[in-house]
Amino acid sequence: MVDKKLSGAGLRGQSAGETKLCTVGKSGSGLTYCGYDVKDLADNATFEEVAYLLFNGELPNEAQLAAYKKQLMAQRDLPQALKQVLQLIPADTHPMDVMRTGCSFLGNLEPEVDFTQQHQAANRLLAAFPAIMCYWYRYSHDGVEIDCVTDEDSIGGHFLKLLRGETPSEQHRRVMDVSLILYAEHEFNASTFTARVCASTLSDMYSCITGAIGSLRGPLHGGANEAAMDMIQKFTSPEDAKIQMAGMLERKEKIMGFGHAIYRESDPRNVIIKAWSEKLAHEFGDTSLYDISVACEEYMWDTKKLFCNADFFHASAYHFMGIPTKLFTPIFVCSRLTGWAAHVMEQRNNNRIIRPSADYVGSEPRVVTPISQR
Ligand SMILES: CC(=O)SCCNC(=O)CCNC(=O)[C@H](O)C(C)(C)COP(=O)(O)OP(=O)(O)OC[C@H]1O[C@@H](n2cnc3c(N)ncnc32)[C@H](O)[C@@H]1OP(=O)(O)O
Ligand SMILES: O=C([O-])CC(=O)C(=O)O
Repeated sequence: MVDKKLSGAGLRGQSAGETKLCTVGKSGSGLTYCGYDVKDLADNATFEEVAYLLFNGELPNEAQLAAYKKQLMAQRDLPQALKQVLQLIPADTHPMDVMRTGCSFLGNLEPEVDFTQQHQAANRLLAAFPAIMCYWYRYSHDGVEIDCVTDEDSIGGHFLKLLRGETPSEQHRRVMDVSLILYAEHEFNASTFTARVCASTLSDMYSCITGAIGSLRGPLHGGANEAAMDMIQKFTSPEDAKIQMAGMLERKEKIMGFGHAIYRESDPRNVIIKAWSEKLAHEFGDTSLYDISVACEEYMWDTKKLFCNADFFHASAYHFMGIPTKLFTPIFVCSRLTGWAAHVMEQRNNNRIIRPSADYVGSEPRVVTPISQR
């Protein structure tokens, strides 16, 4: 068992560099991308505008946005060789592993030859990720070879149409847009830091993003939305949720979707996605999962002063839209790719290899005993 104190306690509270992209919890709770409050962006922008902002530092005007969306739509299809690889991946593979392989394999086919191609590589991944996820999912689960191109001009709508094979409602398009905005960027979180460390060695964009996917996969980070869904589905009522959570806390189990490394009072993304979850629960025609989620939120606050992070109400919101639980974290990838790539570009812009030191806590110097005498 590693002693938390000796392990440096997760580098908490230490600055590991500068960024112009994002502030997290500066006044205890807020979140801004390039100076814009996340709520302002969620209320008044689309995900493509946020992607443009993160990649270029400014929001696009109408003409720039139209050109950008057109460019992304033109890059959605997957190379045949990638489709063949996706067909070989078994149905019981975790979709995050599929995303990792898909990203890495696309990097084999269309490498970022030098850093002048960094925007091209980032936009290609942004355009292709929904198809990588849905092509594999529909092929392995339904035996269907989907067309990776749709007429949906937003990434959120495109994803829903690929997944369901039918045109999504305006409300579902908007929820996807908001969700992708909320997940887009979050300063030096674990997966973004992974991407920056990789970038600092002057590695290529695909390697940085592949590594970041691996970091996001874990249940203490992006994997929490899926883990939260698995948990709330086991609760039969708000009362049952409270009883079961008491047992989990007693057993010192982590409650997924709660707590945060930086925020101390609340996660500003929660109130936004929670409101959408409530709306979707009514549309779904059964609010029980939403009611259970609210009971969890109240219980965790009352007993532990722990609040919902971005992942908790995403679970029920995605569920009400009929999205399979296994795809929750891959959707996070489709969004956070923008933050990761923006950080890779920022790191490259003013690079020094990231190489911290460790406090040595091992044996005193000693000599090798001949093997016959050990
Ligand atoms: C998009 C995202 O990635 S958001 C994060 C998603 N992850 C999760 O939801 C997983 C559940 N949450 C957690 O594991 C943690 O809260 C993390 C990983 C997010 C943050 O970890 P830390 O920075 O170490 O948390 P923090 O220092 O605030 O923990 C304080 C105490 O609360 C406990 N705690 C924190 N979160 C939880 C939780 N979800 N359930 C139970 N106890 C918790 C910790 O175990 C710790 O107790 P201790 O002092 O007895 O060891
Ligand atoms: O910042 C973090 O540590 C985790 C998080 O909320 C995110 O990456 O969105």
